[in-house]
Amino acid sequence: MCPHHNGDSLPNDPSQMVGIDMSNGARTNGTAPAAKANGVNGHSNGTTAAAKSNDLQRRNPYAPRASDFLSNVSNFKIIESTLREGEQFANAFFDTKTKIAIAKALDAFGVDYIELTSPAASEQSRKDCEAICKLGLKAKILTHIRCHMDDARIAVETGVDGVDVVIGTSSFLREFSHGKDMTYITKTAIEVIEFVKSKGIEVRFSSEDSFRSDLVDLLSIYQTVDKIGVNRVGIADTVGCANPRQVYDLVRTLRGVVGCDIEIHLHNDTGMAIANAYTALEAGATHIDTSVLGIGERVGITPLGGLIACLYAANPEYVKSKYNLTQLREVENLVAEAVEVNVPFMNPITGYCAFTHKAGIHAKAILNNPSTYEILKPEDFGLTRYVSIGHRLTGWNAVKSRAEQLGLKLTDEEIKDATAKIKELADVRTQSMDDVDSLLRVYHSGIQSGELAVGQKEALDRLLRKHREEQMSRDSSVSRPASPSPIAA
Ligand SMILES: CC(=O)SCCNC(=O)CCNC(=O)[C@H](O)C(C)(C)COP(=O)(O)OP(=O)(O)OC[C@H]1O[C@@H](n2cnc3c(N)ncnc32)[C@H](O)[C@@H]1OP(=O)(O)O
Ligand SMILES: O=C(O)CCC(=O)C(=O)O
Ligand SMILES: [Zn+2]
Repeated sequence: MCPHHNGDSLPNDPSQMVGIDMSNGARTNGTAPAAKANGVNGHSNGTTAAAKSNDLQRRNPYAPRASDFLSNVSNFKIIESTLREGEQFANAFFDTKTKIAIAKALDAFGVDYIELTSPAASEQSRKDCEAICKLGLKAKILTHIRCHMDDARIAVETGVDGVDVVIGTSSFLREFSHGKDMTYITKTAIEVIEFVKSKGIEVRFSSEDSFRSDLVDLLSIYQTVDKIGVNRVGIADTVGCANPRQVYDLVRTLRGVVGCDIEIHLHNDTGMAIANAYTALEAGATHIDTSVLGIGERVGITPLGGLIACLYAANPEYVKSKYNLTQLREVENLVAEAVEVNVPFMNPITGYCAFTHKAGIHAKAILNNPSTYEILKPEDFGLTRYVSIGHRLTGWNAVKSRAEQLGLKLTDEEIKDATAKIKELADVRTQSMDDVDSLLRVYHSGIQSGELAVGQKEALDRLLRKHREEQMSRDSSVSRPASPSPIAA
């Protein structure tokens, strides 16, 4: 079973996943010399940042370069919006206790900011906002409001460290949402920003639906709010229509127009949210909005775990020292449970079998050096690597590794012979770990006793049949109590 699967309600039966847990007994003697020279798994240790960067460049010519002077991939902040955008997910209902548990888990993970639902939304939302502000978390607490003085007056009284102000600037939203023109928007934005600033707390101004807004309108309002001292401006891909090149162009252009920080909020309607977030950082964005598992309106926004995976793949140092990576699974499970969904099977890092390797070609290379087919090191996330072997795609190298774990000495020729039998059986149905182990044990004792030699298919079938019969008679002779024994209270 994958150690990092999430709950019993998985669509596939994880017990079918025959695996070698490589956390103990993994083969080390076959490690390729090149990998050894660069540290286990190809990750160097004790080297300088420059050497690490050179090493990355050598391994991947497309790795980020120090010469990307605009890039903030190594220096960014996460604005975690599970408790704001995430509450807009169709399934979400967070009571106070759950909000506090999520806020604490996000803080333990190490996010820089936690964004909360507008206190204008409801009386309970306001109270919860106040309660989370009083927790004394390391993360800064933000709340998210409309560009309106009524909302701003309520927000500044909650004890938040900052207020995120938003208003739609696209013609769609100007016409069909709030009905205000750019002159009105600019005037109100100035009023709200100055008011929030006067309270001594951070303020951010964001244009909703930025990618469908007029560029001149956008740049001129961002420039205006920058001049009056807003802490950050925000770009929002509210409908998830942007692609990485468009994100790069807009962020880079904005970087040349404002001096303040730049935040970006990216919806995932076309599956671009992680790529767009990474590109935004490359173009000079300083803050990225995320939510746990990406939950939010419709299909949500940039997922926290996916963003971490993407940055780790660029360079593990971008996230390892800053975030408590081993907490990711816990926070994801907490949120998944709160909104009654499973962690998706293809979720980066924590997805069911994210670190399980199956095909024989992969298994061999992984056993020699995990970096061959893994860009993320499971142990950095408190997870375990598995090699699955009880199936028709297996290979003798993986089977040999399992035999070694079981302490069974077999020659390569014998291992290949046993592998052929596993494949034959797996052509009928996937073999469990117990099935594979039994076969290897029967094969080994047959060789030891002289009852079996390589290629003696019939002898092997006979030994396996005998083993099964013995097992069945053992099982049926186990006496079971007629009724369960009472348990002492
Ligand atoms: C893209 C995003 O996700 S933005 C964040 C979305 N978050 C939320 O909506 C928070 C939860 N929302 C709520 O609880 C409610 O919608 C409230 C309390 C904010 C407002 O509720 P209501 O007053 O009943 O208005 P309703 O929700 O029907 O319509 C929104 C109102 O805000 C106005 N509005 C919409 N966006 C903005 C904005 N960014 N800035 C200022 N006003 C806005 C609309 O014109 C409309 O005003 P109207 O009452 O004059 O028609
Ligand atoms: O405040 C923002 O920047 C984003 C608001 C939002 O959720 C969106 O536009 O999708
Ligand atoms: Zn959003």
